[in-house]
Amino acid sequence: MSYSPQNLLPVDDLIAQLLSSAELSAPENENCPLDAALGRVLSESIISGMDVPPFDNSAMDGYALAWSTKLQDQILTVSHTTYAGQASAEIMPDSAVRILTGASIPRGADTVIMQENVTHSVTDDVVTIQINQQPAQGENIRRAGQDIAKGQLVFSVGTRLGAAEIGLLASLGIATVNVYQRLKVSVIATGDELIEVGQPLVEGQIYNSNAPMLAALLKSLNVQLMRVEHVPDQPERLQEILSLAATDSDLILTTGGASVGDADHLKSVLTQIGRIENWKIAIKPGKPLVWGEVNTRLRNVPLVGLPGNPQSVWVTFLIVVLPYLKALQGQRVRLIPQSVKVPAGFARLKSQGRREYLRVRLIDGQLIPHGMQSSGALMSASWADGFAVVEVGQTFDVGDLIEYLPMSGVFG
Ligand SMILES: Nc1nc2c(c(=O)[nH]1)N[C@H]1C(S)=C(S)[C@@H](COP(=O)(O)OP(=O)(O)OC[C@H]3O[C@@H](n4cnc5c(N)ncnc54)[C@H](O)[C@@H]3O)O[C@H]1N2
Ligand code: MOO
Repeated sequence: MSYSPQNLLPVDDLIAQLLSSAELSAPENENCPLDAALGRVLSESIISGMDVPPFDNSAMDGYALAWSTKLQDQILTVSHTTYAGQASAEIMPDSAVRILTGASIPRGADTVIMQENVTHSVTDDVVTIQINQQPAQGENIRRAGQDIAKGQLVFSVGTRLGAAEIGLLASLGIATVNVYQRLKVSVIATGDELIEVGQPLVEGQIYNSNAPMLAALLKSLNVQLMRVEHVPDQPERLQEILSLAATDSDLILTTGGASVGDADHLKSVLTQIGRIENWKIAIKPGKPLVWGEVNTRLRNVPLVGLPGNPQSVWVTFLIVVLPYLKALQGQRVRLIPQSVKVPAGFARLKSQGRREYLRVRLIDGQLIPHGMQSSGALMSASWADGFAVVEVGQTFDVGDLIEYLPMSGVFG
């Protein structure tokens, strides 16, 4: 285990430890109808039982014909029309078949010429076309299996189902899939100063924004929220709610009370009813990030204690908790988002001892940071389109390439 300055655990080490601990947990399976499968994680691999498309078909509205080298200027009789949804007929010698997009290619035809490239005439009820342009053999035909071939591995175990995956499963005719059961998560916000929305504030109080934000993040991940609660800074109350949460949750997230203040009780409570794995991470914002577990007679339930500052919650959830949570849900692919190098629109001349996740926007090819980067200020979370990741000890000037983590990749 490597430690950065001030004995802080590097972010990547923490994520690696969390991911390997998640590998030990085995979520249960269930069968799920396709229309309820969005956001779920496959517990089976999907091997295609058919070709997609299932038959050769036309990519254009036009005419199907048997290709030859000298089609230009030829006149062909149009024998009949084949529509999408119909079985294919056979093509007659020296003739063409009127064909619509998606219709099955007639037997004997190997090319579709689009209707814009022919001159169409009708004389005495006989339809003919004159070919204005020599087609390439095979053009405008979508081959059976060109998207998915029968027997192909389409998705491996641990794939999260987004809209594209649902579409692909539907194109295979799959009505139900085996997925992992939804992860049960409890969210506990701590702090005497917290008031729930809708209530009046008195001096010294603030609204509890962390819990609704975490609940929203978790809902977007298809998690089963067991409770979203707020407890005052009283160790007995914290102990009570954590012990209760451990009876029915697969993961407990807390916010606040993670640091070293007199009212920060999370660590002392955890040492009594569970254990602490680590709580000093080289991440800015979010240094006092507690990873531990709550033990009951029957089970040990992992807990991640996020710092109280709302921006620290945003960053630590997205960077640390999200890959871990996805892994606990059974996801095995694309857990860590990819960053790209982009020119900085600002300078960092003094290095620091924690990896920093600045909230930035990519504007005219340069990364511009939000003007308020305090861990207590949340506006930059909504404003930013990504993070600039500044490594421990890194300095740079305007125009230097630095790491950019687009928000789309983080949520991906
Ligand atoms: N002497 C030291 N003080 C602090 C250190 C340190 O190393 N030594 N670390 C600082 C850092 S960095 C952070 S981050 C904070 C985190 O502390 P806690 O996790 O104990 O968080 P709290 O003190 O409970 O709250 C911090 C801040 O956030 C507000 N808050 C809390 N919960 C919510 C909520 N649900 N919704 C909105 N806002 C919330 C709270 O009122 C505080 O302003 O510690 C530093 N101190
Ligand atoms: O690490 Mo804390 O989140 O900067 O204020």
